[in-house]
Amino acid sequence: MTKDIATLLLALLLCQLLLLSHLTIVRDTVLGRRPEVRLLLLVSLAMAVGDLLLALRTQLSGPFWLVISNVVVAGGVRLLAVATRQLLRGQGADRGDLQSMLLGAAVLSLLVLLSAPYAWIVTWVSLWLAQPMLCIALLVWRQGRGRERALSMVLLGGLFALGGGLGRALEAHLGPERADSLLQPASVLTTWLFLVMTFGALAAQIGLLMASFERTALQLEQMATTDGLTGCLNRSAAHALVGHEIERSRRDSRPLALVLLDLDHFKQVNDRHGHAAGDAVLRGFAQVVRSRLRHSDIFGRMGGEEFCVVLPATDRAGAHEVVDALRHAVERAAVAQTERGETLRVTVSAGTVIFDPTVERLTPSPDQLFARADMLLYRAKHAGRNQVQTSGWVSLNPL
Ligand SMILES: Nc1nc2c(ncn2[C@@H]2O[C@H](COP(=O)(O)OP(=O)(O)OP(=O)(O)O)[C@@H](O)[C@H]2O)c(=O)[nH]1
Repeated sequence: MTKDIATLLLALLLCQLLLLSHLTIVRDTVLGRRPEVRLLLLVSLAMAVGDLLLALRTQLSGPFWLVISNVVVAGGVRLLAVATRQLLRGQGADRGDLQSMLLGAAVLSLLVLLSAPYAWIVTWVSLWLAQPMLCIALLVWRQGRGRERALSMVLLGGLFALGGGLGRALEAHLGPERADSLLQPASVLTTWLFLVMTFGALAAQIGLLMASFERTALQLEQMATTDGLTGCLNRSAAHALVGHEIERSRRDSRPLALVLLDLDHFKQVNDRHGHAAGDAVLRGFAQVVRSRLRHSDIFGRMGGEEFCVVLPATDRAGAHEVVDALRHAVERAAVAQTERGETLRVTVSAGTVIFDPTVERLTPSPDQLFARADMLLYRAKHAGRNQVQTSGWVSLNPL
């Protein structure tokens, strides 16, 4: 390998330009509008300009360009740390970032003005660049575990860049040869350290972009399957899962209960206390139900004040017991409060249909099972509300 940092800088510049064009193209998409992705666009821009200035060091020589090129690169690296913090903590740039930039630039300018040895300048710049990388690695290590998988690339890139930076700082003093310009490194080791540092930072940039992409995809998936008001599954997601559960129940020969829950006289809540109070009641009701379900149960909002619950591996007696306990819990709970401090209570009616593949040879479709549960719910309403009607799906007599 030749000691050619200019070629490395050119390769790095091309990578940054590619990343920059990608980030510019996606600027107006859901991904591009995320704050950390907007910051990443600035990171790429700063890195590309910085790399260009460093690569042109023979043309743009002199103390001014030395300071400017390093300040621009340091700004890019600092913004990368801010973007990481934005993704993991939702916090943007703060006073500490500005202070660190000003201090770094001031010390560098002083070293250049005092014509300090080149090794001192390299040491200072390397430490200045390594510090945000340490912040990135610590942040991802502490707060990124169990979150987006691409964060491991940010951690790895951050550690490489940190190692490269510290290595350069040490090598500038302890290395056998002395260099006096970035473009004419003293040894192959210098080139390697520079490569590890710069491409580590690039890997962290790409990792952060991928992590934002993962987060966006997850949020879109959640929005597509979740009811915004109550946090339950929405109608189509619940319907699809009922289909899966019927199939699983048939395959495993285990019973399955589908429950339709409908709040009683909910219109009166809206009429007396207003729509906002009605919304609060729906949220409170959903919380009461959710707190009493198992992790494997399915809870969805079918629309308005009607909800569904799927209890896998639950027979008729078990389902009736669970649903009646739910009904009782709702009856007892203060599900919401009005702005005037009045406590709101509601009751709920339920229709529970059981599909037991060991006794019923016909496997229902989700629509058939929902229709039966609806029939039972109607019976519960008709019989006076605040009660549960339970039946097997084939054995159910038509009204
Ligand atoms: N606040 C609020 N109200 C809603 C929402 N969706 C539907 N509703 C209201 O829920 C009420 C449902 O009324 P009905 O279908 O007559 O049912 P009910 O009053 O509960 O009567 P029964 O079911 O027969 O006991 C209507 O007033 C709808 O406007 C919502 O998201 N928020």
